[in-house]
Amino acid sequence: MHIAVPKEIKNHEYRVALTPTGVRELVGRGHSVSVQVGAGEGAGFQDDAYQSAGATLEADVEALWQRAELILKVKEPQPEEVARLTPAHTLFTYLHLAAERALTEGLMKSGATCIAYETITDARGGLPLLAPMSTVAGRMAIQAGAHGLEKAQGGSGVLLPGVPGVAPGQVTVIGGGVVGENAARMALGLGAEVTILDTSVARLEALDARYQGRIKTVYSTADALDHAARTADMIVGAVLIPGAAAPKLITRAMLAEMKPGSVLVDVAIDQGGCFETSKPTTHAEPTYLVDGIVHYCVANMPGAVARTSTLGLTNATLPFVLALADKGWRQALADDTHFLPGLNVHDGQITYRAVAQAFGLESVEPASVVK
Ligand SMILES: NC(=O)C1=CN([C@@H]2O[C@H](COP(=O)(O)OP(=O)(O)OC[C@H]3O[C@@H](n4cnc5c(N)ncnc54)[C@H](O)[C@@H]3O)[C@@H](O)[C@H]2O)C=CC1
Ligand SMILES: CC(=O)C(=O)O
Ligand SMILES: [Mg+2]
Repeated sequence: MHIAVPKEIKNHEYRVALTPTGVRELVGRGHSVSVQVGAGEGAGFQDDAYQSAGATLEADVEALWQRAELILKVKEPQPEEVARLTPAHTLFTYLHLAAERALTEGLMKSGATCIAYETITDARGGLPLLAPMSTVAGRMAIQAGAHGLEKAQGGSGVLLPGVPGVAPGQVTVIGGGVVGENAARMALGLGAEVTILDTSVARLEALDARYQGRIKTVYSTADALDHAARTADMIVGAVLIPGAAAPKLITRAMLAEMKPGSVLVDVAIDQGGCFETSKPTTHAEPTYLVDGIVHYCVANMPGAVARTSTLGLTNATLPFVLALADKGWRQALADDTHFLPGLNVHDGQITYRAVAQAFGLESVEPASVVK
């Protein structure tokens, strides 16, 4: 199979979808790989390393896409990339479609087969291709939020660990999954007082056992969210209903209850965000103020630490990439019940129910497509 790896073009996105190590694995199995010139530079992988691994370097981006059967990316295709997709293409990348109607419609129109990293599952009920980047984003959320608390950023001027004689800051994390636990760990490490809200009692039990009470766990209700708004210096939004648009848990009215200069870090922004006042931002301009509350809503947080993120992401994606290349998408998905829910769009149809529901559209079962 012929595989293409374009250079990412989203704002300040430095990750790449395949490392030279991955190229070597694919080429060793008889596949051919074209890598756009400079694609790996931001993650510390130079062109000559790809060439040594057996890839062909391609400077002409249109030709790169035209020749590809399988396209490996990191972020959802940007408009100029959507325009290059045809029914001959299989696209494997993060998509987060429930947050973006125009992108969803563009992919449907393209006729391409579009498989999302973030809806692939595993036998433990996890999302193995989302988890490594959720780990990164969760760990980054606290450093981003702590910066937002500084006065120059519009923040309240609270130092999370406090100092002797001055109480630490309060961090509330809504959603105690991968992002949430990693954010909580970092906040705890900095010396903040940390509370996690989740609607899963089993998840709260696991966190309580793991952190032995050092992180407070609270069942997530409207009352608990009101309390969080009134007391927290920083709230991290880390909820997920797989594939679906995030529920809006902190409303604009609740901002008035918050301490001026408090910070909202909406990691769930890639699924539309879980705060009513969230809108996607970029690493170039990561924060904005609404009613005196600092909002950080970067939808590709791991792109800023591209070296670590690329290595973590490609460790998780490579087995699936190899299956797609060796078997073709139909057989690869048919053979693996956890890979199958990755299929989001095929031949103009949505194949992931929560995405279709987000837009009031019809979906077809992915199993019916791979038969
Ligand atoms: N902005 C960025 O750069 C990145 C964003 N993300 C996003 O972060 C979000 C979280 O991802 P993960 O932690 O991997 O998901 P996860 O599935 O591991 O955890 C989500 C948690 O939210 C909980 N939850 C669901 N509804 C809730 C509610 N109403 N109140 C409280 N908790 C609720 C679930 O029980 C679960 O424990 C996703 O939208 C993901 O795409 C992930 C990586 C990078
Ligand atoms: C998960 C995601 O969207 C990212 O890593 O950018
Ligand atoms: Mg997006």
